[in-house]
Amino acid sequence: MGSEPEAQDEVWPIIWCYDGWLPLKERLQRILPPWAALRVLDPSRPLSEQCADAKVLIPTTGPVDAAAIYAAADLRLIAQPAAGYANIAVDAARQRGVPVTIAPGLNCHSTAEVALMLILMLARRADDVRAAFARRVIGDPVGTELHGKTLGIVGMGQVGSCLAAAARGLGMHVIGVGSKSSRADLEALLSGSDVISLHCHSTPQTRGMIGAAELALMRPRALLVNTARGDVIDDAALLEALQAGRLGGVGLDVHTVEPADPEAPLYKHPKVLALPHCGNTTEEVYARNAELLRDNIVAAREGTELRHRLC
Ligand SMILES: NC(=O)C1=CN([C@@H]2O[C@H](COP(=O)(O)OP(=O)(O)OC[C@H]3O[C@@H](n4cnc5c(N)ncnc54)[C@H](O)[C@@H]3O)[C@@H](O)[C@H]2O)C=CC1
Ligand SMILES: O=CC(=O)O
Repeated sequence: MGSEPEAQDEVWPIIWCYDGWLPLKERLQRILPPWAALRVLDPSRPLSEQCADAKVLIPTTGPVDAAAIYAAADLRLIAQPAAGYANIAVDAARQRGVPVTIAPGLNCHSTAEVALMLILMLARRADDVRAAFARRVIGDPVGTELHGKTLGIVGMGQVGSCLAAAARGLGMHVIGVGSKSSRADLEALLSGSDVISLHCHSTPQTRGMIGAAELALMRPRALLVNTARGDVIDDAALLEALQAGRLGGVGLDVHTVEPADPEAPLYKHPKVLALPHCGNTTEEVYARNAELLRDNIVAAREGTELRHRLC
């Protein structure tokens, strides 16, 4: 007859709630204690049907809804390895007394670098010049210099501030709005910027914030970049603006639905440069995030203090 396992040997099921960000999952796997059993959800079935035994949920960009939070009867932690957390039913977690941790600031440099990369690629027409190289054409197409141009940043938080510093280094004039700015401030930014970069969270106030009226305010050749969250832009209005010949270029790292459908008309538009939500995808960010996840999982088990606790 075997004896009951010691409490310290109890296995903790930990669910990776999305079938992306897998290199981060591998890094975490390598540094987790032996009692932590990490598994990736089956994306063909709802999370709530596969998390009944979970002690920890790791959302990344997968939806962690109230049904999943209530289905996991002994849930101890929701550990979000990201700054954004609009995909998590935080109110349900709060009601159930399940702590939620996030990862603010860990990826601000990497994400600002991707925003800058998109701005540079759009301004210098990266796709077109690469095609010109293949055709052995020199001196055409013609790009736009950023020096002296105005960059408007919507959301001057950690990512927005990093981008502002880099853009100032390139000689750009930077203006910004935040959560306390007025509608008039936003309108002045939209109409007064050559490049607009979005860096606010997805909230009820910011969802659909860039719609037809806001796009109409932008300069005809303005560049628009989004590395925040897809739903901050109204996709239908954006496609309509592009089809009407407005805007100089659009760079999207984040999408209303992820992974996005590359065949959708928005992504087929020649002025759209789309990336697969890679703002945070660097060795450095994944190393920092894996350590934060590990530390918080261990703290949840030991009942010690959690880092970057949201609720
Ligand atoms: N593409 C990627 O891989 C990444 C995306 N992100 C996204 O970037 C967002 C920002 O991240 P952080 O800078 O770390 O967050 P943060 O909290 O430091 O900054 C957010 C800023 O948005 C501002 N804000 C809030 N409501 C606003 C409104 N209505 N209008 C204008 N500004 C408003 C706030 O005042 C704050 O300064 C995250 O929510 C996440 O969605 C963050 C990291 C990686
Ligand atoms: O999308 C990434 C994040 O940190 O938010």
